[in-house]
Order: sequence, then structure tokens, then C-alpha cells
Amino acid sequence: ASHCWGYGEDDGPSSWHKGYPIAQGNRQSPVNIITAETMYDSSLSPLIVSYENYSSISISNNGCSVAVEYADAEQGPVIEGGPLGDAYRLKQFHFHWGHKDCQGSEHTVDGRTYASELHLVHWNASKYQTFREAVAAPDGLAVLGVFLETGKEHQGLTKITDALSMVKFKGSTADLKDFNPKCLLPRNLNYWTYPGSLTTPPLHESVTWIVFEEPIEVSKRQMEQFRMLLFSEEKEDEKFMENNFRPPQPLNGRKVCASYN
Ligand SMILES: NS(=O)(=O)c1c(F)c(F)c(-n2cc(CC3CCCCC3)nn2)c(F)c1F
Ligand SMILES: [Zn+2]
Repeated sequence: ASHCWGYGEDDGPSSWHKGYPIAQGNRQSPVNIITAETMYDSSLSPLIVSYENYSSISISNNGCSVAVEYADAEQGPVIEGGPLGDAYRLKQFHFHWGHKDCQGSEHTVDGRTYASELHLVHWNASKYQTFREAVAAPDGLAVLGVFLETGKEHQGLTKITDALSMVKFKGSTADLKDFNPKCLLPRNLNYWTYPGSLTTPPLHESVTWIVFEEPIEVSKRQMEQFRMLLFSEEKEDEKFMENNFRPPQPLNGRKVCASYN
């Protein structure tokens, strides 16, 4: 079905429940991470990120974000360990950002918002046949969340930000080969984890969230390049793609676990 949801006044997060009742479910994302209430879980093993044989295919503007897609290959980039019982295969990564640098992330930390948040979406290819099947299963997805704050330019991100002008309009796609997303992870892999959902419709409660504590630094110019993207198609009147983030949702008794003490 074509998107009839968005981030505007009438079709934004507060009205998503009309088309997607799960929006008012009990394991929705994002959430505000209250660090004093997180639980150190010594049983959490280190996260294993095996992105060596990556094969990115393209970058595209899907009308709600900009995403880099990966080939669905057996030996593709995977993550395992940490809270995960299986190996999860990277499908795509995308971003959420604001109109200005003081807001834009989806998760917040003690109420603090960041300029942007990168999501690396993985699916449980050990247990399910396809992404479509996994996206609706309670242990189907694992998403790595990385906060972006403004500071010095991020060398690795320039390959992405310099390609954004090629996917300005909704529905546009461009080649983007051999991008290794490992360069987008922070140096320190301390993380928080909790059971949640997609943060966009269909809002399936199928995500094990793994949010890194340490943000990566990107330049103000790189953030500006995200803000020249459009929600709109070539023929429509211009609507700049910004504030494409869902606000924090109730924890409903969920515990956020920390991988570090
Ligand atoms: N912000 S998030 O929570 O990291 C996040 C995700 F994890 C996603 F998986 C998606 N997602 C949506 C679809 C369409 C599918 C089309 C087939 C039916 C299911 C949805 N593909 N990937 C997504 F858009 C998103 F924003
Ligand atoms: Zn996302």
C-alpha cells in the first residue's frame, strides 16, 4: 500500500495508530533511555559485528528516509552475540534527523536528543526464510542504533552524504557499491538493549534494539546535506525531508539492559 503516513501535522506519529493500532502496543520504539534505571546484564556477551564481506547495492530515497540496501547473500554482513541468540543479516541502513542539530534522534538518553540516529537493520536469517517473514516475528529483527552529534567531519560518511544529491526526490535510487558500514560504528561498542518495534509503520514489535552509548561525530555541513533531501516526488511541490523521527514511547515495564557496568 502506498504510504498514507508521514511526519507532518495530519499524517505524523500521533495519528499512526489509526492505520496501525499496534502503535499503542506495549513494546513500541523508540524509548527514552533513563541511564539510572538501566540494568547491567553480565550475561550479555560482546556484540560480534562481521561486516567484512559487505556488498552494498544502492542508496534510495523512499519518501520517509534515505536507505542503503545490501545484497541478500548467505555470506553477507552479520551480527551475533550480545542479546542475540542467532546471526542476523544486514538488510539496509537508514537515518532519522531534525530540522536543526539539537533534535533528530529517535531514542533519547536521559531526555537528551541527538542531531540524528543511524539504524542498521538486520534480520534473523538463521530462523526465517525472508525479511518479509522476519519483520513480523518477535525475534525477527535486530537494529543497531548509532547517535550522530555535530563536530568534526566523518570521513567514512562522506561517501553517503556526497551521494545524497543523486537521491533528492522520493522514489529515486542510485548505485552505491562496496560501502562498508563498519566505519559508521563508534569506537566504543558499549550498548543498551531492549525489546521493541519498528519506529515507522507497520510498527511491528519484532525488533531487538541495540543502541550504542557513544555517538559518532559528523560535521554541520554533512547534516545540512541530509536536509536537502525531499519527502516529495519530482513533480510535487518541494517538502524538505527533516524531523523524520518518532518521539519516545512508553516503556510499559520493559527493562533496558546495559552491556557494561
Ligand atoms: N526505524 S527502524 O525501526 O529501524 C525500521 C526498520 F527496522 C525497518 F525494518 C523498516 N522497514 C520497513 C520496511 C518495509 C516492509 C515492507 C514489507 C512489510 C513490512 C515492512 N522495510 N524495512 C523501516 F522502515 C524502519 F524505519
Ligand atoms: Zn529507523
